[in-house]
Amino acid sequence: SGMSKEERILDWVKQHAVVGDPQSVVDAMDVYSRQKEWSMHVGDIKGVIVDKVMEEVKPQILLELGTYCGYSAVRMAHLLPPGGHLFTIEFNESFATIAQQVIEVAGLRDKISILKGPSQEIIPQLKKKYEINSVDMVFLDHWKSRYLPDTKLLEENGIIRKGTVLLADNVICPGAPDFLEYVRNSKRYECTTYPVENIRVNDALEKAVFLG
Ligand SMILES: Nc1ncnc2c1ncn2CCOCCNC(=O)c1cc(-c2ccc(F)cc2)cc(O)c1O
Ligand SMILES: [Mg+2]
Repeated sequence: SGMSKEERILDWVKQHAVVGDPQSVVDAMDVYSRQKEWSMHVGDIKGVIVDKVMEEVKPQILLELGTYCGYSAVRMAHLLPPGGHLFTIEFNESFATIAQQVIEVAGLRDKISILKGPSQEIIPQLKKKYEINSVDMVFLDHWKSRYLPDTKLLEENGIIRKGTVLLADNVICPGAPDFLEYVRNSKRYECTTYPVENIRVNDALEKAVFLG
């Protein structure tokens, strides 16, 4: 038994972040990952690229696939324009419970909705059950083998529209080769790669703008 890594992360956030201050939550999680236990959140180096895309797109409706402990949800929701909302899909119940509490510490409960379940089940429900017409941006950060099938689901269900920006983490490590091949060779996407060389691993984020 004993605490899970994710519970230790939440405990650290409660002890080191300032309630209602999203940046202090992001900083606390980055410090924990660097100094105590590495964790698979997008982190501070790749996070700067996420921030840049958020500033460019200024999404009103943002969909995230893969919440984990809520690091990227807090980081992005903090940058949403007024009235903006983030829907984040998380398959793993214990991760979702941790993330909800991290989001509470950040004071962002009104800007973020965690949708619990597998993305392949939730995506087809987004229009009817969650009254989402279309989304302005999607951050893909869940199982890498789900990036391509879920992108196709988003297309087929009309969740993405002309100009919607897909931003995918980990396209090099752990890698999403089939997704990369699809968006880069499809005439329906305009792609940009953001490589990140840092101490631990080389990785990249891929931005794919849907052309409709
Ligand atoms: N169908 C679904 N619907 C919703 N939620 C879902 C879902 N399926 C899963 N989930 C839960 C989320 O799964 C976590 C996915 N993320 C990763 O696996 C990940 C791994 C590494 C990593 C690991 C080890 C290394 F050595 C080097 C890098 C780095 C990252 O940046 C990552 O993002
Ligand atoms: Mg990731």
